[in-house]
Amino acid sequence: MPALAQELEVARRIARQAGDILLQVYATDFSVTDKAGGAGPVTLADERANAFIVDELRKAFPADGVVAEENEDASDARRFSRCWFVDPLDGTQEFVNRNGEFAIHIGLAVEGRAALGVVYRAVGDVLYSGIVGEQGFVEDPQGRRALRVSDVADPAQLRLVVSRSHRSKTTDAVVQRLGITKETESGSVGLKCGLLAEARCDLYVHVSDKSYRWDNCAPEAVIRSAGGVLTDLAGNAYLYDGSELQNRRGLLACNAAAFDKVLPVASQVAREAGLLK
Ligand SMILES: Nc1ncnc2c1ncn2[C@@H]1O[C@H](COP(=O)(O)O)[C@@H](OP(=O)(O)O)[C@H]1O
Ligand SMILES: [Mg+2]
Repeated sequence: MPALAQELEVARRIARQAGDILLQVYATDFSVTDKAGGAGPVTLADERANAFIVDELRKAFPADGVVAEENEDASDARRFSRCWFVDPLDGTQEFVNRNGEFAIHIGLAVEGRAALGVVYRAVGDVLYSGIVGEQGFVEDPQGRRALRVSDVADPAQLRLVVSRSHRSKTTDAVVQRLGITKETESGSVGLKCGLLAEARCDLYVHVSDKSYRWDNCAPEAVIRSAGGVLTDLAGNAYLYDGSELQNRRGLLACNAAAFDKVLPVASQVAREAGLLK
């Protein structure tokens, strides 16, 4: 049995149960509140799923830390060598828009590095899971399949996926300079990385500083378990050690075949946008 196999089983179970909580609220006429500082919408679903997941993780792994979006306290990541990063509802705007493109993220960082991730799309019942260094899987009503990123290497042939609700204008510069012609939109960082891990898209760029470690910890583990890459726009892995929570240098997820060609272009655009020095 691989290391972290038991952790993965527990995270999968908790993600599915949290999915039921989201769907219960989704079926109601829920109200939406704007978070302070323009940090986006929040609903009863975010809060209920957050409380449930944090409680279950603390019960199952009392020696681990937990950092979750609706708590926004990074201190556990500094105090514990293993720390869970939880986004109870990634894609809250899509939840509000009722288009199904939202997910639960449960990631585990060990010594500050992404090690394990579960991304669960409650609408459609699609669960991505992976341990870094092991084969990742997707499970949906059609069955269970191994994850493997595409091998498209020509930048002009890359199928780009971007945020549906938070696409930045600077993304246009990446599109033009790489000669990309195929672009799709999806909510949720995790679901976009899931599309890459299933080889349905090849590249995801997020040219802004408005995402947080709970957005990318689980997705990073999933995409790496599919042979892909998730870094900041300078090509460096983010640390999940509590030193910062905000992804100040944007996000770049890519198949391995095109990463070296995409990185200099994405970095240059990020420099021009003031995200990199
Ligand atoms: N311009 C923006 N404003 C606010 N949040 C943004 C943002 N761009 C990205 N995000 C973050 O990216 C996550 C997913 O966004 P998207 O679905 O557009 O890819 C959001 O997570 P939450 O929905 O959990 O808040 C949010 O943290
Ligand atoms: Mg999120």
